[in-house]
Amino acid sequence: MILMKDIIREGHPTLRERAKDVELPLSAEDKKLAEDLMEYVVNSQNEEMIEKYDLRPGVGIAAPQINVAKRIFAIHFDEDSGEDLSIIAINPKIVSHSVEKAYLASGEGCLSVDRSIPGYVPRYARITVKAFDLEGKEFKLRLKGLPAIAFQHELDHLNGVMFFDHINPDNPFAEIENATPIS
Ligand SMILES: O=CN(O)C[C@@H](CC1CCCC1)C(=O)N1NCCC[C@H]1C(=O)Nc1ccccn1
Ligand code: NI
Repeated sequence: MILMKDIIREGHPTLRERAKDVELPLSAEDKKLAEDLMEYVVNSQNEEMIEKYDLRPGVGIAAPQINVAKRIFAIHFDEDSGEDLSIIAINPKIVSHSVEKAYLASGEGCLSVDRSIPGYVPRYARITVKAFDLEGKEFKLRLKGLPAIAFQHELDHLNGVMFFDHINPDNPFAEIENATPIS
């Protein structure tokens, strides 16, 4: 299972690389990697597992965060979170997006960033995405709200982008044009 010691931190070069497309059909190794990523996210939302293994909670994690530069990530929202998304995304793409933007009112954090970086992170409010699942089947989704924010945060990791790259350096809390806050 993935533990905090396996998660690379800010400054590690892999976080700034462009991750490589994954060959389909998935090799057994890549299938295990994808499942391990999902397992981490689910474990990190379970009180006993957090206590037992000292996990930092996450709603998503991308392969580059465990030093594997492959285009795979997992996102999982617990059913009682009020959000409806639990996916393993392989070779994910945003195929279209709204003009409108959105941002988390509380700003963003990252399992690979051991410090708090305040500021609004502008993202697309609504996105149409496509990716392949564990069986190599292509799926398409329309996302908005926190699921859309999470998908963009994880996709950024596959492109060597960190959330704070999007924060306005002059005024981190400057009003973002045509954007709505998500609390
Ligand atoms: O690449 C993946 N990561 O770095 C894990 C991140 C991914 C999220 C950051 C913003 C959107 C996706 C993550 O989940 N976190 N970041 C660090 C600590 C807390 C946790 C978090 O934001 N949790 C959360 C947020 C809103 C509602 C409920 N829970
Ligand atoms: Ni992150």
